[in-house]
Amino acid sequence: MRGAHVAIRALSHTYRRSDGPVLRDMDFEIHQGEVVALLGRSGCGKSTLLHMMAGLTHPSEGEVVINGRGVRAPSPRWVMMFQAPSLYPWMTVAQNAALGLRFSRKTNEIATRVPEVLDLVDLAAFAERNAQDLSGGQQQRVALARSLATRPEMLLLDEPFSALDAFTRRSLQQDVREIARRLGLTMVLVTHDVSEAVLMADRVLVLDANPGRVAHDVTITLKEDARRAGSDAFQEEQARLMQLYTDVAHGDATTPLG
Ligand SMILES: Nc1ncnc2c1ncn2[C@@H]1O[C@H](COP(=O)(O)OP(=O)(O)OP(=O)(O)O)[C@@H](O)[C@H]1O
Repeated sequence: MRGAHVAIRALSHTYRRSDGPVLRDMDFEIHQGEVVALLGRSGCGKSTLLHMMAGLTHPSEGEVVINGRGVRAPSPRWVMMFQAPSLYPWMTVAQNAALGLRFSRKTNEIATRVPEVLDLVDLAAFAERNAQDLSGGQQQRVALARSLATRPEMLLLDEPFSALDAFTRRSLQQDVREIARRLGLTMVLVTHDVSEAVLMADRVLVLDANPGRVAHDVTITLKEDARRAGSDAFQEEQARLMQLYTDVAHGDATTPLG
């Protein structure tokens, strides 16, 4: 198992130019190999929290601890994926997938790792194509391959599927969950899509806003085949989560847990 363990300790954050705290008194853990969705309405602080896990933003109070050490800076061991795949359009798929290895000065590993990750994301046949000739979904697969090539312990996803059509989005959601599980990666996903959270996550943290706090910590107990089929169990889990999410969004949440 190579997934990261994450502990959020007494974390609060106030931006210099904001009136009050964006996040307050957050305390929770993410276990090795767990897939956790941060679900909340726009502006509740999901991206801020994710950026802190990535070491891109520092909390004004408290800390993010990964594998027992406080996070001070970005690392190839925990990588972020965004809505835009940000590829170099004139480079081939294989060259784009190799960029993370180049930046971390592991060029001697490109020849073995790039074919390995392109295979994982189902793009082996596209290795020599230019990135600009691919569809949006395929470009996100290249970005995923680039992230996986450095063998991270954790993937941090900031709504990476929201620009894709429904069919492409669904197949990427399923594939990314499967890949993360196969590799034993910890994964944290920011979303405001309840069905995405149910489909992908083992656990969903429903966030309250103003300030952002964990209002509900929900375990998704669906078996893998039920996640795929849009089964009755999936619909029930989705309805249960939607109710909690709606209550929180309308300010009817019970005592916050965070
Ligand atoms: N650099 C900044 N300076 C000041 N305020 C900021 C900054 N970045 C974000 N904010 C504010 O912090 C709050 C939380 O923003 P954040 O992007 O984390 O929310 P979010 O839940 O990810 O939203 P969305 O779903 O719309 O992406 C918002 O009110 C936003 O305006």
